[in-house]
Amino acid sequence: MSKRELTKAEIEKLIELSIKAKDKAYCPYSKFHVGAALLDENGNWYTGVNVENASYGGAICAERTAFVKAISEGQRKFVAIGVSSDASEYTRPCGICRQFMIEFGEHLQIFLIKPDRSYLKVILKDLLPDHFKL
Ligand SMILES: O=c1ccn([C@H]2C[C@H](O)[C@@H](CO)O2)c(=O)[nH]1
Ligand SMILES: [Zn+2]
Repeated sequence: MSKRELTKAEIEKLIELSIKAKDKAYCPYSKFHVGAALLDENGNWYTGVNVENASYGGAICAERTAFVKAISEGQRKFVAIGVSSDASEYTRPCGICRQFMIEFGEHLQIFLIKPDRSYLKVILKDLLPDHFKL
């Protein structure tokens, strides 16, 4: 189920929600706005933004914000996440987010989305092969 292909409509929604979420980023230090949209196995959607802090190391990425929202609602299985920023290059999840997300499945589809709505789909396990497990 979590490996299934997204429909065209779901991809459109992923793009739309992650681009829209970006506007709510709290990033007064980096000024780098990131938005994420996460689709779970039951068809629920969760958005997330990066939330920075005056203590810089306390920053939370958009991807983890979306995951934490979903997980704290009881969801555990995910199909895809979209990640948007204003950068002209694709914004790729950082190392912490890769490890954080892979806890919930290595087949997660990650849609890297540019402001012009073009996207690149990657699979989480290809971004983090041989990941740490207990
Ligand atoms: O995939 C990414 C990469 C970076 N950031 C955030 C963290 C920080 O707030 C800002 C600059 O690194 O962008 C994300 O939210 N997601
Ligand atoms: Zn991150």
